[in-house]
Formats: sequence, structure tokens, C-alpha cells
Amino acid sequence: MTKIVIIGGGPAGYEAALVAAAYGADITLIDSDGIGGACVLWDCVPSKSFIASTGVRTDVRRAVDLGINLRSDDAMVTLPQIHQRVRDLAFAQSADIRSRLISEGVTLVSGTATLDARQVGVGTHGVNATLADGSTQRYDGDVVLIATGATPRILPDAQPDGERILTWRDLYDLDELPEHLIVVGSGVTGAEFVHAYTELGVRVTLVSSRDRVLPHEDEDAALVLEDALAERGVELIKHARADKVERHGDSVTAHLADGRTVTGSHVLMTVGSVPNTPDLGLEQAGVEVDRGGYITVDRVSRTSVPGIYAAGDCTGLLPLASVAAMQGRIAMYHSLGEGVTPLKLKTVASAIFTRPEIATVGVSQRAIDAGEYPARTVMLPLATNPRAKMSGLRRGFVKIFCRPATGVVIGGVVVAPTASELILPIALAVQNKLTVSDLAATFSVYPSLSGSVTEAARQLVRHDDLD
Ligand SMILES: Cc1cc2nc3c(=O)[nH]c(=O)nc-3n(C[C@H](O)[C@H](O)[C@H](O)COP(=O)(O)OP(=O)(O)OC[C@H]3O[C@@H](n4cnc5c(N)ncnc54)[C@H](O)[C@@H]3O)c2cc1C
Ligand SMILES: NC(=O)c1ccc[n+]([C@@H]2O[C@H](COP(=O)([O-])OP(=O)(O)OC[C@H]3O[C@@H](n4cnc5c(N)ncnc54)[C@H](O)[C@@H]3O)[C@@H](O)[C@H]2O)c1
Repeated sequence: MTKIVIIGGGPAGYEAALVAAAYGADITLIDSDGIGGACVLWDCVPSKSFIASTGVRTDVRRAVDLGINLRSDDAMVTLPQIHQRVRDLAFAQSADIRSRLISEGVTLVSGTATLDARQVGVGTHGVNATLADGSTQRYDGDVVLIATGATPRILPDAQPDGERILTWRDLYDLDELPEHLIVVGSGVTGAEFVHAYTELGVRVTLVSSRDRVLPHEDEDAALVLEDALAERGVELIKHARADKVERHGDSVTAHLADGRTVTGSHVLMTVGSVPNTPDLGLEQAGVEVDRGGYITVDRVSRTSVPGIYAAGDCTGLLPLASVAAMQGRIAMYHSLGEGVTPLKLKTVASAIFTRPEIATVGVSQRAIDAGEYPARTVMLPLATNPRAKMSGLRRGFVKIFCRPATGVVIGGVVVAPTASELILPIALAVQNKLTVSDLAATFSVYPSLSGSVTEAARQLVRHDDLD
């Protein structure tokens, strides 16, 4: 029986354990902070649960456009209740995953693991775990999977105090809403929290080091969001890098590199993450890392040491829960000698949970514009969609990209309130190499927002696609 030791109980680690259990492997999973990982306990699940509450206020705010007079100011926010709901959901999901792992026969160890550089025999790797009582325990595996995730990046001169200078993991401990929240960093995490707090009626200032919000995402989509945020009163400070954050009593001041300052009641630092790799004993074990500390892996999750695999945010390939889980599963299939399809990032679908949501899959507009992929493209505003008109939606679009000659769909972007759901038909097309003709010939419900997906495909169909 193959002995597998997994370090880290997030999506990369627990999904790997479930796959390996199905093949009858002997699995030990060691986690320091809780099953489900940062994904379930601090990052993805809590933020999406929090945003679900703020979304109710979005609907209340928009109700007036549809003839229902609800004043969003009257929709009182009970912050402790929202935070309790967020925590309850996170802990319940963690408990669910824990029970499932135990029922599949996975041995769970609560402790902090490091690789043991001492090789016991050819092809056996040692892992030492420091347990809660301070004792250490050694576990040997034919295969080791490192899935230790990442931690919020902290700027040396902006140390979080958990009260006014915050990372996103501190937010659910606040007793009251900030009066004026400064968000530093306009990536996906920053954008989602700017959206959420604005919906709760908080004054928000966003400090962006670039010329726009979401610098790595589709530009047209980012501009729609920027416009929506501006309408809700968000102040965007562009080309601004925060060097230092200082607290004076009940206020905080962010000092920008060009000398400007921004003062508010709280600051939320969303300046990215760093991999949890420094204390794992990687160097002694010969596992290669890159300059950022991310573990170098190939498309089947192998590290530089045979038998040691790595998956998820500690590899820095694409920090998404779905990708982490897939890397973990791939590692197990490969190590157990099962058939495996190497990771293909070009088919990954992802979404940003703002209002409107932004969802993307496949090749980006930027790559097409840069000439990396020849493509035919279409951008169809939702304003032309009957369901959008009925629901009073003013913003959003569907983009589809296809190969010039064959019409095979290679990517797409959806900006809509439910873009995270609407991206699926385009993701299916990308994954299965369907053509725009295939999409165009598919019945969509009338009236529906997904009708814009089939309509956009129809606009890309050329007569020669139909030959
Ligand atoms: C605010 C935010 C929102 C996000 N929202 C989404 C989203 O909506 N959708 C999406 O797909 N992705 C989202 N992500 C990304 C997603 O959370 C990560 O990609 C995912 O958590 C990666 O999973 P992982 O298994 O690699 O690591 P993690 O979930 O970080 O789990 C790693 C685990 O390993 C443990 N560990 C670390 N070191 C050791 C050690 N030495 N010994 C034992 N255990 C150890 C950690 O404590 C942790 O429990 C979001 C990220 C952030 C920051
Ligand atoms: N909905 C989702 O799926 C979701 C949500 C959140 C995060 N994520 C994942 O996490 C990844 C990381 O996202 P993120 O937003 O946490 O990090 P990020 O690294 O993508 O963005 C951080 C931003 O902060 C800026 N920045 C860094 N230092 C700064 C400074 N001193 N002053 C001002 N700005 C500064 C950077 O230029 C960057 O634009 C995403 O790419 C995504 O894969 C996913």
C-alpha cells in the first residue's frame, strides 16, 4: 500500500487526500490551522459569505429602479450577526470536510510539519510534525505532498494591529463598521472588499499602485467595475504605492511613495500573499523554490525531488481554490501511477465577486491584442438583452474569442450580476474545443442573460463555419 503524507489541509491537500483514499492509499494529512485550510477558514469562504450579506443591500439599493421603494439607509447592518454567520459557515464547512476525510480513512494530525532531510531509504521521505502539546512525531511516506498555502503579505512599515491596520483575515473581528476604510492594493482581494464595504454604506478610498482597479484583469471589465464603484462614491487614488501606514489613536494614515497621504479610520492591506514555505526545510531536502519562495513544480505537480509533490498557493501557479484542488488531485494520480492529464491553465474559469461580477476563462483579450493568439472577438453589451432590461441592469457584457479559421472557442469574459454562473457555457466550450457554431446552435432560455452567450456566439459565426 502506498504511504502518502500530505502537509496542509486546504483544497490542495484535502482534495488530494480524497482522491488517494479512493485508490486505497494509506494517507496521513498534517495541518496546523484547521481542515479546509485558509481557503475555508480565512480567505475564500468567509469573503464570499460576507459578500453574500452585502449583496442583500445591493438588491435593496436597486429595488427603487423596479418600483419598490425600500430605503437602503433603513436596512440596518447588524455587523456582529454578519460576522457570526461568516464564522459559523466557515467552521461548519471545515467540520464537513473533516468528517468526510475521517470517513474515507484518512489519518488527520493537528500539527506543524517540516521535511526531514534524513532519507530513510530509497524513495522514502520523512516528515516531522510538532503537535499542539509540543511533542514531535515522525511520519514516513513513499510520497509527500506539500500543500501549505500562503499568508497575507505584510509591508514592513504597515504592521497589522488587528484593530485599525488590518489584513483581510482580521475583518471578521471588528465590532463596528469602519467610518472611512482605506484599502491598499487594487487586485482581486482589494476590489472584492471595496465593493463589499461600499455596499454596507462605508466610505471607501482605494489606493491603487496602477492606473486602474484590477490591473491584471480584462480592461473593459475593470472599467465597468471602476465606473460602478465611482457611482457608489469610492475614491480611487491611482499610481499610488503605500510605503507606510501609521496609527494615531482612532485614525490611520497611509503614506504614499510620492509624498501624498490618505487618512481614514481603518486601513485594509490587500497587497498580495507570500507562500508558506520558509520553515518547511525545503532547502535541506533539496526541493527547489523560485525567488519568491514558491515551490517549482511541473504540470503534474512534481517538485525537483522524486516522490515529493507540491500543489496550491505554495506553488504560485494560479492562486485559486479550484486550481489548488486540481493540482492536488493530479499529484495523487501521478504518484499512484494512474492516468493523468497535466494541468492546463488555459481552461481555468474564475470570477471576481463584485457587483457586477467579472468572470473569465481561457485566453485573455490582452494576449489576443498582443498578437500571442490570432482570434476573432465579439463584445456584446448586456444592454441589448431583454432579461437585463426587465431586471433594470445597466452594466455588463459578454465577450467571446474564437480561432479565426475554425471558430473554436478559446476564451471569454462575462460581466454581469451572476457572471460566476454565466461563464460555465463558455468554459465548457473552451474545455471541449466547441465552436461558436456549437454555442450558437444551443437553445438558451428566453428571456435569459445566458441568451447573450448564444447571441455573442451567433455574431462570431461566419458563413464558412457553417459549411
Ligand atoms: C480574500 C481571498 C478570497 C479568495 N476567494 C477565492 C474565490 O472566491 N475562489 C477561488 O477559487 N479562490 C479564492 N481565493 C484563493 C484561494 O483561497 C486559494 O487559492 C486557496 O486557499 C489555496 O488552497 P491551498 O490548499 O493551496 O492552501 P490553503 O487554503 O492556504 O491551505 C493550506 C493549509 O496548510 C496549513 N499549513 C501551512 N504550513 C503548514 C505546515 N508547516 N504544517 C502543517 N500545515 C501547514 C495552513 O495552515 C492551511 O491550513 C481567495 C483568496 C483570498 C486571499
Ligand atoms: N474571487 C476569487 O477567485 C479571488 C478573490 C481573491 C483572491 N483571489 C486569488 O488571489 C490572487 C491574489 O489576489 P490579491 O488581490 O490578494 O493579490 P494581488 O497580488 O493580485 O494584488 C495585490 C495588488 O496590490 C498592489 N500593491 C502591492 N504593494 C502595494 C503597495 N505598497 N501600495 C499599493 N498597492 C500595492 C499590487 O500592485 C497588486 O495590484 C488572485 O490573483 C486570485 O487568484 C481570488
